[in-house]
Amino acid sequence: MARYFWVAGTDTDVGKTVVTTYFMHYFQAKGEVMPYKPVQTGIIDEGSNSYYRDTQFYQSFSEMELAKELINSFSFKEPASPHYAARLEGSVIDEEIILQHLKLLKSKYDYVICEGAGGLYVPLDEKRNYHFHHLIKESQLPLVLVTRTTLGTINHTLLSIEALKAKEIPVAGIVFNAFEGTDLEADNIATILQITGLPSLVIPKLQNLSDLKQLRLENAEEFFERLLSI
Ligand SMILES: Nc1ncnc2c1ncn2[C@@H]1O[C@H](COP(=O)(O)OP(=O)(O)OP(=O)(O)O)[C@@H](O)[C@H]1O
Ligand SMILES: C[C@H](N)[C@H](N)CCCCCC(=O)O
Ligand SMILES: [Mg+2]
Repeated sequence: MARYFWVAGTDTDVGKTVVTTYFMHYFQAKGEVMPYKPVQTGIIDEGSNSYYRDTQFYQSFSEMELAKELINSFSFKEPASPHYAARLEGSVIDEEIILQHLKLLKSKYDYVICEGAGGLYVPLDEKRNYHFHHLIKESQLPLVLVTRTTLGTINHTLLSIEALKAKEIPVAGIVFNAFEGTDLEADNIATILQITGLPSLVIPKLQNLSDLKQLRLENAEEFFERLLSI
């Protein structure tokens, strides 16, 4: 029963944090949930108040207090690939720390939702040729793939699915994010589903992100049932 899974993406900026937060909010009605961003980059420095966008976003939508030391393991100031942002700070990312932390979270929470950084091939340590997909594989958790609905998504999505299949990482479904309702986007979605046969959710482009709390997706129950059955 996969109450622990990854929210991965075809790219940076595709909506992994929005989707992670929507999932967190959905499952908080069913039990204790911990969103987990193992590696985040790009500090937002507002003088006395500096923070990281992703974990701050989780906090702002969570029905319960999320302990800072639980929702993240590595944070680097430069808004860049983790391997580079870490190097700029003379640091390295140790996947063992992440895997150990994941074990702790799984023992404490009913649901753990892990968000990737960028896309699957983002390096955590280029010297060891260690990428995010290696970490996902080692975690032995399934994933949901977040993708755009706009021009270019067919190739990006199929490439990511192909890579996941080759690495035998279970894909529970695809979340098409920020759908604006155009015919092109609708055909992109239909084409990807026709080729992959995967379950899917479609999240509309929200005028206000605060609408995320009220978001009700018609096939959400079915999608989550399948996700939890993996
Ligand atoms: N469905 C949506 N409706 C409106 N805005 C959205 C939606 N999804 C994402 N956004 C906006 O698009 C931007 C990128 O989204 P998000 O931060 O979730 O991407 P990400 O994949 O988590 O990026 P990263 O790789 O940096 O973690 C953010 O400004 C976010 O608020
Ligand atoms: C800074 C950004 N928001 C993400 N946290 C990191 C994105 C890394 C992308 C690396 C790449 O694919 O070139
Ligand atoms: Mg994010």
